[in-house]
Order: sequence, then C-alpha cells, then structure tokens
Amino acid sequence: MNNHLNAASSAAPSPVACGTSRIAGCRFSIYPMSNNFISIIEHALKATDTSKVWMLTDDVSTCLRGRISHVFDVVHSIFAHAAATGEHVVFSGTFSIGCPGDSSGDVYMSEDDIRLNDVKSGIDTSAHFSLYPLNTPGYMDMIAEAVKTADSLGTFSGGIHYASRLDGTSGEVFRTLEQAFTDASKEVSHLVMTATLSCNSPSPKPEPKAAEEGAVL
Ligand SMILES: Cc1ncc(C[n+]2csc(CCO)c2C)c(N)n1
Repeated sequence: MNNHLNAASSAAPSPVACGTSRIAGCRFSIYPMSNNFISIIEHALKATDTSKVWMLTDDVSTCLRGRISHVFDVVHSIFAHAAATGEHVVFSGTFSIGCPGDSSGDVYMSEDDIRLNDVKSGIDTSAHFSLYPLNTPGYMDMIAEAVKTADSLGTFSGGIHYASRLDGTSGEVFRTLEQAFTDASKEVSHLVMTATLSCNSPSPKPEPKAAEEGAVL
C-alpha cells in the first residue's frame, strides 16, 4: 500500500547500502483483457507491498530493482492480484542482473531477504521463458541447466522455438523462474531472462507435441 504510479516507492529503506549481492531488476507489464483494465492494474500495484524494492511505473510498464527475492516476490504478487480478478491476464517481463552502470536502486540491496507479500499462488499459469547469459561462451549449457531445474520442479512442459514452456500454479512458475535466474546469476556477470505468463485464458492449452511434430527439446 505504499507505492503510487509515477513515483518511486516512498517508504525509504536504510540509507546505507551494505548488501553484498548484486542488484537485480525486472521491467514488466501486465495486460488484463478486460474493460476494467485500469483498475485491475492500479489495484495490483497498490495492493502489493513494494517497500523493499525501488519501483517506477509509467504508461508502458513498471520497473523494479532490488534483491532477487524481493523482485520475484513483488512481480508474483502483482500478477496474482490481477489474476485473482478471474480475468484473462498476461504478464510480460524482462529480468536482468549485472547490467553495468545502473546504481539508482543500490540502497535497496541492504534489505533482508524476508518477503513482504503473502501471495495467493494457486492460479493455473502458462508461461514461456528464455534465458540469455551475456558474453558467455558456455551459454547453451546454462540454458540446459535452467531446463533441468524446471524439469525437477515439475513445471517444464517442452521446448518451443526461442523459449521453454512452463505450466503450473503461479507459485510453481515464479519459483521456477526465480530458481533458474538465481542459479544462472551465480555463473555469469550479466544475465537477462524474459518471461511471458498467461492465466484465465479462454484458449485451451496445447497438447504436448511429439518430437516429430516440431517439439524443440
Ligand atoms: C505492471 C504495469 N505497469 C504499467 C503498465 C502501463 N499501464 C497501462 S494502463 C495503466 C493504468 C492507467 O494508467 C498502466 C499503468 C502496465 N500495463 N502494467
């Protein structure tokens, strides 16, 4: 209840940045397929506790920056609040860590890792995600590791061109994204991950494809 559109979170954290981890961030939009989209977006943003992240919303998207755990806690909460309306909602976001030269949210790195949002995480969610380890010759192995992680968490539902598909509750999907991102962030200095999530879609989910039908595994 502490953020306003077009203003960075006002609840000021401690002015001393003493965290040791690198700052992470996510620029994302939610798209509720509803006549009521303005209040759904505004409610999702306002109902989420954002006091442990730097946050700025404009007419296109919202940008969050802080510790990995809080970035994922906050985006999940915002998605879940919008999803709880029952409307078909799409989330599209770019996560990043290690982007050189950006320090405007560094003060938030001194927060502890206790998450602030009690997220209703049961909504069935479909997702596509892609991991981009930058400037790393071993990038394909890191992507394969992320797929293994998703498989072990029970959310991986197939490779598709340019992305991997995840299915599960929103909690399971965001947990997978956070784990894949956190693991890869330890291996590479600059990492980008994109994710598109959908819930309450009127479209049926695709049947899992056999290899000869074009599955990319
Ligand atoms: C997470 C998120 N942040 C910003 C927008 C952009 N946006 C589109 S409509 C609207 C409400 C009226 O201003 C806003 C802020 C978005 N779609 N999703």
